[in-house]
Amino acid sequence: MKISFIGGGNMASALISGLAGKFTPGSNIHVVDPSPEALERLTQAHGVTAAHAIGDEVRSSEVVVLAVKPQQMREAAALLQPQLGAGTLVLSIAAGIRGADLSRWLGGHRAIVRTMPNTPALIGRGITGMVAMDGVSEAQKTAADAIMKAAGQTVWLNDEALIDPVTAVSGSGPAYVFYFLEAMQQAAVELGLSAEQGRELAVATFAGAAELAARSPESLQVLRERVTSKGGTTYAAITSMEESGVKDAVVKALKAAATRGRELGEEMGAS
Ligand SMILES: NC(=O)C1=CN([C@@H]2O[C@H](COP(=O)(O)OP(=O)(O)OC[C@H]3O[C@@H](n4cnc5c(N)ncnc54)[C@H](O)[C@@H]3O)[C@@H](O)[C@H]2O)C=CC1
Ligand SMILES: O=C(O)[C@@H]1CCC=N1
Repeated sequence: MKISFIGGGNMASALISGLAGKFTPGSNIHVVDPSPEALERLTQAHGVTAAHAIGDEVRSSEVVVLAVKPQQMREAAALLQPQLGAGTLVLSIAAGIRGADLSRWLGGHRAIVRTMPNTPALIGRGITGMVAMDGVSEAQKTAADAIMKAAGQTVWLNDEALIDPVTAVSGSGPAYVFYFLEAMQQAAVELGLSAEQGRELAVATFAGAAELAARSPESLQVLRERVTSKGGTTYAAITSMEESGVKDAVVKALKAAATRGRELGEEMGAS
C-alpha cells in the first residue's frame, strides 16, 4: 500500500517511524513538505521518497495522511484537492479540524477518517482515537486501523464530537507526563540527588506504574492506596497534593485542551 504524508513535522515523523519497515517498506511512503530539513531527516532515517510539492506520487497513493498544523490545513487541502483520486482514503491527524470542513475544502471528498494519534507512536507505543466520516468503506476503515495500529493501539469513536476529549487526554497527554516527570526530576535535585538520578528514578517509576496499571484489573484508586500507608511518606505527599488542588488542576487543564480543540474547529471552519 502506498501512503503519502502531507506535512513531515513532529507527528508525521513519529507515525512514519512506527510504519516504515513494519507496516510497509519506507519506499512505499511518500512525504510532501516545503521544509528541506524535514525531508532530509525522513529520507535518511526511513528511506521514504520526498517532494516539496504534491505530485504524481500523491496522485497514485491509496492513502493520504494530512499532517499539517490546523491553521495550515485549509491551504494544504486546497493544494491536494485537484490531485486527489475519488477512491483515495484521507486520514487527518489535525486537532480540531472538523470532517465536514475538510470534506468541503477537498471538493466534497467523503472518504475521510479523523484521527488523533500521539507521539509515543515513534516507538510503536502510541494510541490513536479514530472516527470515520460517512463515505468511508469497511475496507478503508480496516486499512486506516491497520495503519494506526502499526504505531500502537487504536480506539474507534462513533461520535466525532468525542475526538476533542481524546485530544485532551491522549493526543496532548504525553506533554502532561513529561511535565510531571520534569517536576519529579526538579524535586529530586532539590532533595540532593543528581539530575541524571532524578530522571532515571522518575521515568522508571512512571513506566513501571503505568505498566502495572495496564496489566492490573484493579481500579487506579486501589493501586494508589496500596502505595499509601496511613501516616507514611506517600500519605504526606498525596495529602500535600490534595491541599494544593493538583487533581482539580489536572481536570481543569484537560477541559481547557478539549475546549481549545472545539474552538480551533470553529475558528478554522469559519475562516
Ligand atoms: N505533535 C503532536 O504531539 C501531535 C500533533 N497532532 C496534529 O498533527 C498536526 C501536525 O502537528 P506537528 O507535527 O506537531 O506540527 P509540525 O509543525 O511539526 O509539522 C507540520 C509540518 O507541515 C509542513 N507544512 C506546512 N504546510 C504544508 C503544506 N501546504 N504542504 C506540506 N507540508 C506543509 C511544515 O513545514 C511542517 O514540517 C497538527 O494538526 C496537530 O494538531 C496530533 C496529535 C499529536
Ligand atoms: O498541541 C496540539 O495542538 C497538538 C494536538 C495534540 C497534541 N499536540
